[in-house]
Amino acid sequence: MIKKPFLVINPKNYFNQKELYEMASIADKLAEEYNVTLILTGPFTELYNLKKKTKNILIASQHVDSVPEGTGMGKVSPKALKEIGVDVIVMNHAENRLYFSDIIAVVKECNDLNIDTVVCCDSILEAKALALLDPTVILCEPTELIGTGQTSDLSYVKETNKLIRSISPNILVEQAAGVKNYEDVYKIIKAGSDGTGATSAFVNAEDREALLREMIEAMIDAVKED
Ligand SMILES: O=C[C@H](O)COP(=O)(O)O
Repeated sequence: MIKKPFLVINPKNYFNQKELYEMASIADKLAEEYNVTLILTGPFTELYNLKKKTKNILIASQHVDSVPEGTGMGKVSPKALKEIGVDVIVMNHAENRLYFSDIIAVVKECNDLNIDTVVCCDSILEAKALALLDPTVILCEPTELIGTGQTSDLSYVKETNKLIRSISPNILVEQAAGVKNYEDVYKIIKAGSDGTGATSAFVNAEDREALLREMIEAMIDAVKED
């Protein structure tokens, strides 16, 4: 179960298998050391083994399909992910969008299966619509900022946090895109967000463990000072 504050390490397909397992082992060690919620996303092919090789982090699928029982050649259902022990399902990322009708079906199925969901959104209007579905987390991530090293304005962060909570106070709000260091994580959590995460920063880091430590410490400091 996702507890706030949380940090998502989202390597997409940038890591090879060796790098992914090295990252998993670093995250597993630091989650225990700092007693924080770390979520590592992985491609479908690695999720089973990531679950087997870690014990202190949450393992998330980077996508899921809406699959009517039994059909759906080549697709991957929430039920299949639940069966292999996946903790969290991320969906509707800017690089792998779902139809809104599929998001409705999948979030409901995940809620019934008791599996956490992170649903990505690109706009204030989309955040509003998604909040009605009661996912575990809404990830506010303006598409044009992904991979730029530039984060959302704090006004956008605060507005989306407030809007989502006004519709459903139990939804956790993650803010990401362009997050790269201590300062970015600190200001996002300090602005009242429940979590954040990054891709490019981890892909490009010379020392991934040092970067993860820095981000965890920022998250802890931001919460501590509240
Ligand atoms: O969810 C992760 C993102 O798409 C963020 O990407 P980025 O950290 O490279 O901007």
